[in-house]
Amino acid sequence: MRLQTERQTDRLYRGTSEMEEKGKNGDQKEGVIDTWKKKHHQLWVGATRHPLILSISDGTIHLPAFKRWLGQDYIFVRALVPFVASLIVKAWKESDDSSDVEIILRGMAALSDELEWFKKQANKWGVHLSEMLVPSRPNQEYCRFLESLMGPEVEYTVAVTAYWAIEAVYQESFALCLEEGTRTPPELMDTCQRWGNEAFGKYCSSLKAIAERRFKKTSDEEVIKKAEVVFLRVLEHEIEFWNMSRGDPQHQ
Ligand SMILES: Cc1ncc(CN)c(N)n1
Repeated sequence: MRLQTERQTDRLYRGTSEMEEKGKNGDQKEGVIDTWKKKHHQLWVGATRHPLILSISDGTIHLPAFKRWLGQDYIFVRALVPFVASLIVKAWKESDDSSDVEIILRGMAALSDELEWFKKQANKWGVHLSEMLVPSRPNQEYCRFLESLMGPEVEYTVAVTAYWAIEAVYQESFALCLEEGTRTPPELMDTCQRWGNEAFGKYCSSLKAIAERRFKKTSDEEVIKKAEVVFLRVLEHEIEFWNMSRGDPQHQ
């Protein structure tokens, strides 16, 4: 059963071999993004090794925290859809490589599947995803931030960096829970597999490669600076989101 879930999720993100080849560039020599990850190491680790994720990986996660995360993340993923749609428009208008639209479109298709997955999980865990579910303050702020990136004044390079960061934080976080020697509860393996799987890792690499290609091409240093700020904002929002899921009272 688990194997089947893995294959289904893998298939969603798998592109053509040409796309994956391009994605590899995101992993090879150190680029701008790797420099940022080192420069802002503490924030990066804060977002990708958050206590909530560590509690999944060591099996001490509290069920209410998981359920809170599940309901709130459903709201967030719904808000991610129009952001990715706006990114497709930017790619179509501004990109120098026509395969960008297809790569981002695959992410969009996966979000559709993700929303269905959330509904099934909510059913399984007794979480109500009705209109009554109120977005927490950190979630509202994160969604507002996404909205601020949708306008035509935000450059494609900046917006694609944000998209990469949003997906990469989840990929690195949940991949940790799948590592050998972790004590991830079996009933949460499906969740960890959803974002921690290798195909999603490759997908994140192809987004990273797009961003790196854009950094190389731009002659406008301001755009790279703006992309770095957006990268940092994503990490801060992700940390706040995990804090809120954990139930920290000051983050509700
Ligand atoms: C908060 C958050 N960040 C990222 C993802 C990955 N799509 C997500 N589902 N939720």
